[in-house]
Amino acid sequence: MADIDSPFEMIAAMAARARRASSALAHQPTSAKANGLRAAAEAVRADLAGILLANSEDMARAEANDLSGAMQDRLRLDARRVEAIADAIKAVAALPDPVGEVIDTRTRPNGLELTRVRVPLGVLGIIYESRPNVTADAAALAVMSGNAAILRGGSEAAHSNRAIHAAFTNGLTEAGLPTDVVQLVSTTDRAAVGAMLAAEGAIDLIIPRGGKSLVARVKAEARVPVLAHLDGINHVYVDGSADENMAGRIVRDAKLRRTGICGAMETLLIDRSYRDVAGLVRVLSGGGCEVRGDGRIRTLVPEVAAAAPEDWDTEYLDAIASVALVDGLDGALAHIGAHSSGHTDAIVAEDQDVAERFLAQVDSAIVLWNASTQFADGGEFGLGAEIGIATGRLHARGPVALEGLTTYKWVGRGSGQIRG
Ligand SMILES: NC(=O)C1=CN([C@@H]2O[C@H](COP(=O)(O)OP(=O)(O)OC[C@H]3O[C@@H](n4cnc5c(N)ncnc54)[C@H](OP(=O)(O)O)[C@@H]3O)[C@@H](O)[C@H]2O)C=CC1
Ligand SMILES: N[C@@H](CCC(=O)OP(=O)(O)O)C(=O)O
Repeated sequence: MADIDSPFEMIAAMAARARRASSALAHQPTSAKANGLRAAAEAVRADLAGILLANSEDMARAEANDLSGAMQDRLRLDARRVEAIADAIKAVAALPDPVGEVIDTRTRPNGLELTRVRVPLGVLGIIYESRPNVTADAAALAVMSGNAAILRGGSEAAHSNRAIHAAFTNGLTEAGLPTDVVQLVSTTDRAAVGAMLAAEGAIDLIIPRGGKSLVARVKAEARVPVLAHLDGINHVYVDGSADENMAGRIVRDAKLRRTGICGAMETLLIDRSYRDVAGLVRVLSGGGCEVRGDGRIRTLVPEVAAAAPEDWDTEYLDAIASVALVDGLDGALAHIGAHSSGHTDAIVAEDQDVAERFLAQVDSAIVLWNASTQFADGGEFGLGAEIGIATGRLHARGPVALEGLTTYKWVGRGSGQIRG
């Protein structure tokens, strides 16, 4: 057991091992990384019984602690889910290797040849929720993109994560890859998260996946660059020009397909010129969703409960939605500008000019026209996998997979040129 009185020393030691492993991994050919991942997938599959036993310990504690149904569902493993974890690792092994890809090339008038080449970021620190499959997904994406990863999963999943991590690294070792490319923080003490955020120079990039409490800590303490994968306060704006049938289907799916994921709609904005405001609101309430509306909505749909000011900034992750009536696109843009978390926002409209203005002016990682916010997913975008949905503005936005875990360097090939 690591010394939890010295989280800074623990993280520093892990980061030093990760640095050595990342240097070794950066030079591995694609085939070696893919073989390592295939071996890791087999090792996960072979340790089904051990992983399920570990998960049952987490589930017993989750039940005793009265964890919500949605949280328990994210935590729970069964044979089918473990199989899916192994398949996902294999799928990453089959993705094109981004490392070494030439993304720009130019020859200067003096003959100097310059290329821009993708390289791994180095050492990643990934902090994520209590979903055991993320341990394998994040590990696989890190390895295939040539990075080392320090994983800090949610405390409710500690046993499951340990079992998955052990199997994964056994597979890597069998395939001759350095085990330290994927390390798991062994303590659930949140001080280790603080130490990761402070590990300037030792960790190259922190990827936090989580909600409000994690957001606040990252904002206050991060000294390492951050690729934030944070909460989704996502909006659907239904314009007056929207097709009613399409609006109903999209709103229902965006809120109710899976209420607990970060891509779920939390706020519905309806144009005051939309023909059937009450009908659209009742698509939600009729589907079992609690609706909280502003004063204007409540005038048109009296059975709706009153929204409090904090509702507009709340990620319910549940069958609850806030609904406001807005004055056209400008009203929607103003509301989204004030309350969106920059994850995913969508418009339903037949008017192309309105839609294009929405797509251009809403500054979120994913903006969608006539499609559900629940498409916010690397698999759905054809990326094969995802670390999550990046909600910041820099480096990578939206679903992040292999390419988002790389940076580039300029490589110059000369023949004795001097600048003079
Ligand atoms: N954008 C994206 O890709 C994704 C976003 N999310 C978001 O995650 C949230 C749901 O997950 P939830 O389980 O609530 O996540 P939490 O934010 O509660 O936890 C996520 C991770 O952060 C840690 N953490 C949380 N607060 C602190 C703190 N103050 N100090 C140190 N560590 C902390 C947790 O550790 P501990 O176990 O100790 O609580 C856990 O490892 C939603 O907001 C959802 O939108 C989820 C998945 C993907
Ligand atoms: N992007 C993924 C979900 C990611 C996500 O939200 O994770 P979680 O909050 O742990 O359920 C999907 O659409 O299935």
